[in-house]
Amino acid sequence: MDLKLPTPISTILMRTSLWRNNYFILREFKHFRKIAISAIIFSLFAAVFEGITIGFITLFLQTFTTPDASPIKIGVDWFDLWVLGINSSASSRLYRVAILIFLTVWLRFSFVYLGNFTTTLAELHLANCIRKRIFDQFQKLSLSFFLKKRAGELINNIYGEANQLRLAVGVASALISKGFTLLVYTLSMFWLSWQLTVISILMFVLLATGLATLVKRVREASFEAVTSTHYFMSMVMEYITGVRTVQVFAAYDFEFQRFNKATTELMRTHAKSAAASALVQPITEAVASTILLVMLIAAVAVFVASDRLEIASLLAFLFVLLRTAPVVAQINAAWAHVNSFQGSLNSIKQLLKTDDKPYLQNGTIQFLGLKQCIEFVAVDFAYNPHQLVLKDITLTMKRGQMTALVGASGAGKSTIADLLPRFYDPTRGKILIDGVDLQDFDINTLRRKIAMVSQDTFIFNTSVRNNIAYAMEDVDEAAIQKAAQLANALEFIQNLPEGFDTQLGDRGVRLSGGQRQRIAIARALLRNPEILILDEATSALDSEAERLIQESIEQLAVGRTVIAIAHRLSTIVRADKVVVLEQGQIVEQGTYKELLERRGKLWKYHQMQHQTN
Ligand SMILES: Nc1ncnc2c1ncn2[C@@H]1O[C@H](COP(=O)(O)OP(=O)(O)OP(=O)(O)O)[C@@H](O)[C@H]1O
Repeated sequence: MDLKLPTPISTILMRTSLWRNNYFILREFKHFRKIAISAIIFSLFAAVFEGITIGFITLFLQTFTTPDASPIKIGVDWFDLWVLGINSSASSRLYRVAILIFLTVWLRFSFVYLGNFTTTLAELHLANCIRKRIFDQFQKLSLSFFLKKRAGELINNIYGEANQLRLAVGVASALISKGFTLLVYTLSMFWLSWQLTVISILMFVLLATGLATLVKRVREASFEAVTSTHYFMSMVMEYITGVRTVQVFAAYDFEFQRFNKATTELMRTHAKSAAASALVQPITEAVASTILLVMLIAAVAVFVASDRLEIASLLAFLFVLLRTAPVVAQINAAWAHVNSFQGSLNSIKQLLKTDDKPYLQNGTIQFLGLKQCIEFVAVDFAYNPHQLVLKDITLTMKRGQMTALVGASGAGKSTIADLLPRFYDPTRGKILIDGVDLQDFDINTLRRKIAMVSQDTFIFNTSVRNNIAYAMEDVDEAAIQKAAQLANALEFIQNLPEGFDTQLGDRGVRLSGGQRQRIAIARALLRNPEILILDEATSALDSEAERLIQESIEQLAVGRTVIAIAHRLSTIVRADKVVVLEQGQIVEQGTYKELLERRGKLWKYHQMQHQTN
């Protein structure tokens, strides 16, 4: 725990579930400590001036009701003499106190404003810090984490729930400042009449105990609301990304029903949560008003009747009590509010937890380049426990050579390729580069030397230039153009409305499959990778596009170690080694020619493709 509190205090605090669940947020406060402290100080000042105002109001009432009594002093000579004017007439004293009330009221308002503003600033900083922490977590997590999560849920975590958390700070700060105001009120009331105060406190404690059950309901409802929000966001994300499929299947009714269910559930759970939260304040106010009435009757009956309380003090007491009731109501509402955030807080807490998530262990050896070969030694791999996708893969890929992976769909070709940039680590066995375990290399240095060209090239919402030079700094324009030219992409790029400055992706021009692949090839060429993974780079293209791609791939492959996955055997005829996979196992390996002569699996594929052609 980063927050340095004395051990006994933190031990006590850790026993309370609210602290245990939420202390992870407090760690973020160190990034904007000054703002948070200013927010608290301004709010406290606002409360102090509230107390001072009450003091002056009491003074005003006393001077007004008993003008002939000896003037009240506060004990500071210069203040009593020059500000309160104890030697002047009662009317002059009244004016002076009225001016003091006016001044303190305005000072209080100024501090309330400053307090509110700095609290909002602290809230924004907190949301910002939490978003950064979540993103940092995303960056560190292994790919397998993302494959198991729904995009909508993660987006909701980083935006919606981080925002909820932001509001939680506002509420927590309101709890602190209102708590302080309440303290000031209670002290003022004690000063005016301790007996009445004790009775009031007892009544308010009773009220708070009664509300505890309601607050529990608020917390429970918030968990339900978060689950339904996750489902809703995921559903909408899925619809938007899969809208082509929805339209082609004319699945409007089906999707509408799904959406309707999700949005109705969203409404229902949020309404349930709101119903519980919204009850807190009116109930408190109603009960507090009853308490007020009881107190009024008690005060008048017991104290005034028996002459034990001055009318001025009674009026001041009731004035304070009147102001206390809404503060108590606000504190209770804030408390319920804090509890209504518990669902979001819990969801972010779970996401930031580190002990239950897949992280890639980083090595320390800088990967400077491949010298001899990549070796798979008895590698097993499973995405899910007990279901091996790769079994006992032993394979050597020599530097500068092309190794082709062939096999039926689902045989495990892409999985083998994904193990090289360490998207996943083997379940058993080792992958060695020049005799060094892949896991001992610094992952960034390793990945910088590997490029992947696959059929689902991701195009970012930015210019063609930035797409080619993705994540690279200070890239020479001539190098980008050269890469585009070698990738056979220059011509189509120059024909785009703004050439290399044309925006691509959702906000710009949509590229054809072949064009996307050529952008991917240019991207890979610019990086000048040592190891190149080509994953079915030539699928689903017409013969002209395929020729262009094939040519650019040949350019890209020159002098590199290539791992090629292709269903079309024509693209891998020149491979130095062909590895045939079946259900996660290697069934044949050798040169294309050797394997054909052996008349085994590759020969069968070869025959099949020739028959279909
Ligand atoms: N993320 C994943 N989670 C669980 N199982 C997966 C995942 N990705 C792939 N698989 C499974 O692993 C097996 C191998 O898949 P892989 O994509 O490596 O095959 P492939 O030979 O490349 O197939 P294709 O030629 O169709 O792309 C398949 O049975 C597939 O269902």
